[in-house]
Order: sequence, then structure tokens, then C-alpha cells
Amino acid sequence: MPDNTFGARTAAALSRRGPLCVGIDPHAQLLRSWGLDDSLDGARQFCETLVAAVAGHVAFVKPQSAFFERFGSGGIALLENVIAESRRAGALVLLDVKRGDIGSTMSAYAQAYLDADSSLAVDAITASPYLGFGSLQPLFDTAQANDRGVFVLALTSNSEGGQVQLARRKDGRTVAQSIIDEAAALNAEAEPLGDIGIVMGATVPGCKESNALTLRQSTYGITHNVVHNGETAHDLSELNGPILVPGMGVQGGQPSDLRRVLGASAQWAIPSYSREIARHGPTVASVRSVAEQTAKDCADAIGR
Ligand SMILES: O=C(O)c1cc(=O)[nH]c(=O)n1[C@@H]1O[C@H](COP(=O)(O)O)[C@@H](O)[C@H]1O
Repeated sequence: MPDNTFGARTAAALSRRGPLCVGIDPHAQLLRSWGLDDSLDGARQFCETLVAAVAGHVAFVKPQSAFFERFGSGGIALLENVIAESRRAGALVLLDVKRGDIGSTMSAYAQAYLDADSSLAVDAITASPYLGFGSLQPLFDTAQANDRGVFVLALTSNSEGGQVQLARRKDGRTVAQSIIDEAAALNAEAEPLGDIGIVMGATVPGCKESNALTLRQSTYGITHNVVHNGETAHDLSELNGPILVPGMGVQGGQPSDLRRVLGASAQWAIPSYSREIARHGPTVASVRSVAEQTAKDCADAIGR
């Protein structure tokens, strides 16, 4: 297996730099809390500081496209700059765009974000499988041809996600489990890791392994809730791919949730923090220091 695949580059980055993804979300409230205007200029200063603080130190940075798109063409130019500077500093860039459309349109998104010739080309993007997992095939094909990756939403961190993602299919699996299984099929036999990641929020119910652990403790008085979680609990044991874990920090997720949600697959966790890290700005030193401490806390929790 060539060293240059996205899976191989991810495994190397997690070993070398530790398990952390820092979100770059030029959010109006964050800009104001840094004493900046909620304007393109403010966003530029915010991004320059974050990139200087973390892109040479953490495994992944994750700009969220919407926070750039809101400034129009100037915002897209800023995003291009963030991508180029972050990659130059050695971070893998995961662009959070959550694209999901019919296959022919997905080919155009693939060209925009995963084709090496595009000015917006990144190492990986997030994608939504809710027009059908197969509709994402053009992304998978372009990613493979360009040594890039795709992170497919499985069980998201927001409380509304379960309405769709925990629904049961006729075969008894949850929709989320079927997405995990489809990703696993694409990653089968890849070494050291496949190119197709999934997204699992830190705020979701535990995986089968951690539920088994909790059920064993049921003699000590654990509630019905645990049994219910057990029924919809997911199984990641065959995934063989990286797992983006948003919902950390401000949304309530803690490093200890990594094992609870991912079980042994936590070794491939990429815990993602946006506001929780950025709120320590506006200095490069304060942002870098909290990012380094957070990466260490996550590594300790995972046992990396
Ligand atoms: O794909 C994501 O990054 C994502 C998935 C998810 O399930 N939940 C989630 O909050 N996110 C993103 O993570 C960022 C929020 O991170 P915090 O500021 O750390 O809460 C936003 O950019 C969200 O779009």
C-alpha cells in the first residue's frame, strides 16, 4: 500500500502530532470576543492567528466553509489562503462542507475540493450520505485518484440527528450503522488505514463495546436508558478508517467520551474542537498552549 494514501498520511499525522483537529470557524461571536470586527478583515486576522498557532503543531485543521462563504468571493479567497498556509505548515486540511447531492452534481463537488488542480483542493472533506451513500461515489473515486479522503456523516453531535440517523432499517440496523458498514466495505484490506472516514459526535450514545461494559454493571443499578442505548448502539469494529469526533468542548464532549463512543476504534479518533480552542485567543501563544494541552489530554484518554 503506497505511503501517500490519505489513510496512511492520517495514521502518520496522528502518531507524529497527536490526535487533534482544530476547527477554524470565523464565527461572529468569536471575532467580537477577540476584539475584531465581524468583517472579512476581522476574519482574516482571526484565521492568520489560528493558522500561525496550530497548523505547524496539530494533525488536522478543519475550516468550516459556511463561515467563509458568508463573506462572498472575498471569503472564498480567504479560505483558499487558509488551506494553502495550513498545508504548507504541515497540517492535513479537512474542509467541513457537508456536501450531499445527486451523483452527477457530486462529480462537480469532487472536482472543486478533491482534484489536485483546484485552488480549493484539500486533504479531505465532510459529506452527507442522506441522498443515499451511493450518491457519494464520485467523491470516493476522485479522492482515491488524488490520494485524498472523505468523512461521511454517521451519527452527528446535534440532538436532532438521531431522528434520521437512529431510525431502524428493515434489516434491523440503524441508518447510522448502515453508513458505518458502507464505509467499512470501502476500507476493507487497506493498510494501515482506509481513506473513508466517518463522523461520530462525542455527544452520542455509546458503542456496543462500551454498552456491554455498562450492562455488566447493571447489577449495581443502571437505568433502562442503558438498555435502550444498547439496542441502537453502533459497532465500529470493522471500520478501518479515521473517525472525526466533533461535539468536544463547548457542545459537552470530553476526552473520556472518545472511548465511550468509539471503543477500541478510539485509536483512530480525530477529536475536533472549534470554539473551545479559539476562545483562548487572540494571541498565538495562548491558542497554541491550549491546543497542545488538549492534544495531550485526548492522547492520554485514548491511550496513544
Ligand atoms: O462535521 C463536523 O465538523 C461537525 C459534525 C457534527 O456532527 N457536529 C458539529 O458540530 N460539526 C462541526 O463542528 C463545528 C462546531 O464545533 P465546536 O465549536 O467545537 O462546537 C462546526 O463547524 C460544526 O459544523
